[in-house]
Amino acid sequence: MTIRVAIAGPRGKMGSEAVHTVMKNDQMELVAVLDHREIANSLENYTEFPNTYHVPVFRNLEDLFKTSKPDVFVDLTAPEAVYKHTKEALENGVRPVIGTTGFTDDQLDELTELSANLQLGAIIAPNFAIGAVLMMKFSQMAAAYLPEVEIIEMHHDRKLDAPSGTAIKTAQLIQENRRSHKQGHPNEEETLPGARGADFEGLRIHSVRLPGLVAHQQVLFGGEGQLLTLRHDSFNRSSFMSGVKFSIEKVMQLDELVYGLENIL
Ligand SMILES: NC(=O)C1=CN([C@@H]2O[C@H](COP(=O)(O)OP(=O)(O)OC[C@H]3O[C@@H](n4cnc5c(N)ncnc54)[C@H](OP(=O)(O)O)[C@@H]3O)[C@@H](O)[C@H]2O)C=CC1
Ligand SMILES: O=C(O)C1=N[C@H](C(=O)O)C[C@H](O)C1
Repeated sequence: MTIRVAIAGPRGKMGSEAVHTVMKNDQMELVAVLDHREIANSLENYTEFPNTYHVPVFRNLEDLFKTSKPDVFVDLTAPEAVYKHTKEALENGVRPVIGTTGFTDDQLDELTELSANLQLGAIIAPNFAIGAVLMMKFSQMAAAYLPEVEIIEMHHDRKLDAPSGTAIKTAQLIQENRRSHKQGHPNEEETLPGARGADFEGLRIHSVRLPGLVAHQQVLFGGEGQLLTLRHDSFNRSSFMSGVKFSIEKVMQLDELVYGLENIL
């Protein structure tokens, strides 16, 4: 069976890779894209996609769903848009595969409930790279033995959300094996606000934003006379594409929302 796929954010760094990934796949058909700017009515007229086939471009998601009838909706846009897009996809009977980060806990809870009520599969993956998923799982394991942890995530300077979705998911997984407690000296003081990073149940998350970076994370576990460092680097966006392909296939078999690829790999 061919999976009919729609992609939101086709001009973006991730969206453009995803367009090529779907177009190259014999088991998938790119039936539409969503853009919020008026560029062209067909993807083949975008400068990013010369010599491709006709794919209609929509600026309204309801119209896209009604006209193109995709099975799966892939979102690679921006934190401010993604919750509404995901909800609309589910309400229109289309299975979301979401790479965009920046959901609040309440939004995740609401979408999980909606997906369960509709018995319609959905995947929200803070990171599609298998190496990053392994780093998160290994961090969860290590936290049972080394509960003093800090996360340093490093990204390109065009990133809108901080901390990254991956850092938040890593902290959530670590918390399944770590008692909440304040780390560092009990009397420590920040002489410059923010010096100790974001506080997640006493675990600190530091966000670095610099040109030249893509997506990198270190998880540091301190122990008596020792330090364990788990590190993952994405050097380009193709590192995420096998996870995108896997998710598009997998979501067709799901009847609930899955948050994080570690639950289905
Ligand atoms: N899960 C994962 O493995 C990964 C997730 N990401 C996440 O994916 C998202 C996109 O990242 P990236 O590709 O680097 O970002 P880019 O800024 O390169 O791309 C985002 C694209 O979405 C477009 N866009 C913004 N808002 C809308 C909207 N409402 N409707 C349609 N299109 C819209 C933007 O257009 P314009 O620029 O004209 O505003 C842009 O073309 C981010 O949230 C990022 O964190 C990134 C890498 C891996
Ligand atoms: O914005 C990015 O680039 C990335 N976003 C995701 C995140 O917030 O974790 C995944 C990856 O780190 C790249």
